[in-house]
Amino acid sequence: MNDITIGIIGVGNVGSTLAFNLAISGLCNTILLKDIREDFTKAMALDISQAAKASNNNTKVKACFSKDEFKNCKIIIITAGIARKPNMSREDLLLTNTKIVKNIFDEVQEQNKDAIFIIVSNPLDTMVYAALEKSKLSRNRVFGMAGALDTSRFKHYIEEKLTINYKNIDALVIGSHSNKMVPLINHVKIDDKLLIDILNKEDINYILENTQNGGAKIVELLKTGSAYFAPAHCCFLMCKAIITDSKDVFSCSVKLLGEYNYNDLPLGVPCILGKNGIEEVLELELSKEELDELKNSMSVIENSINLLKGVKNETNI
Ligand SMILES: NC(=O)c1ccc[n+]([C@@H]2O[C@H](COP(=O)([O-])OP(=O)(O)OC[C@H]3O[C@@H](n4cnc5c(N)ncnc54)[C@H](O)[C@@H]3O)[C@@H](O)[C@H]2O)c1
Ligand SMILES: O=C(O)C[C@H](O)C(=O)O
Repeated sequence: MNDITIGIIGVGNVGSTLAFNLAISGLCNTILLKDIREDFTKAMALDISQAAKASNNNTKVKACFSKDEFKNCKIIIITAGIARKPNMSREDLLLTNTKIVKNIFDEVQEQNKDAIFIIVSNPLDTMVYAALEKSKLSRNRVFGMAGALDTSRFKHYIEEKLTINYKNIDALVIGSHSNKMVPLINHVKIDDKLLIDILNKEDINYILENTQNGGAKIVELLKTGSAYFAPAHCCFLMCKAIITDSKDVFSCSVKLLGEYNYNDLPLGVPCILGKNGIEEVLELELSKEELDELKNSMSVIENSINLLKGVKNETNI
């Protein structure tokens, strides 16, 4: 097993499910858990550690409550903060989660000088912006998980409408992690066939609407919080790509530096993940219509960042 430590901050639904995924995979030998709920976190550490032991896996899971314990992580996943409930938008979490995410960097950055940070807390793209601003780290080491999840939902709703036998769905969602995300419908391939040549307009609209509202649908049904199995598994797959230096492509929220004609703003776009975190940001060839959709999607992030800047001037968040 690799001598690798992964840290998870926020051991709620997503964080604990991610820890479980990691512990039973044997991908790393230590998992450090950090949360403000001490007994709960200790319970998670014991339970998940014992799950690893059930399959004779040596992964150690530790609950950490001091700066000195939470150290030397290769990857830190931040899932701390509040989750939305029915009739809330992700933007409603902005101020509370910005404070939490920024404070976390004060608490852990010094003891984790080489860590790659994967942000999960919502509103995702703005939390990536806040984390980059606070940490001053380069974009390859601070980025967000959302596009991988949105893509998995896109594939789920595509599959619902397929009546043919197939081996592979090739699909991607880019843009902001909001109901204005951009599922690249015209690029979707079912094996070697274009999806738009297989389905009718009504089915295509069903897929797009349900993908864009995939998170809200689960929030409405759950009533107590938001989705966590698919989000946690997507985080696990991104950690795996980094640890194994796989160079696999994931849609990640990353600060753009000229790509897609944006500068210094985060947006969900395809990225190659490897041992250095984001190894490369990929530029897709998009139609004028798709670029317009991307602009509309980016407007959600711009509005959110502007709101944050306004509040920052007043309150120093
Ligand atoms: N990016 C995505 O695709 C995606 C997917 C799912 C959830 N999320 C977001 O992830 C976040 C977590 O979701 P969840 O379902 O796990 O919520 P949750 O309420 O189950 O867990 C959040 C945890 O954060 C902890 N926490 C709060 N403040 C903290 C602090 N200062 N330091 C450490 N821990 C702290 C809480 O005690 C709690 O255990 C939410 O903001 C949610 O919206 C994002
Ligand atoms: O929908 C949410 O609030 C959580 C997450 O962003 C999701 O898409 O599941």
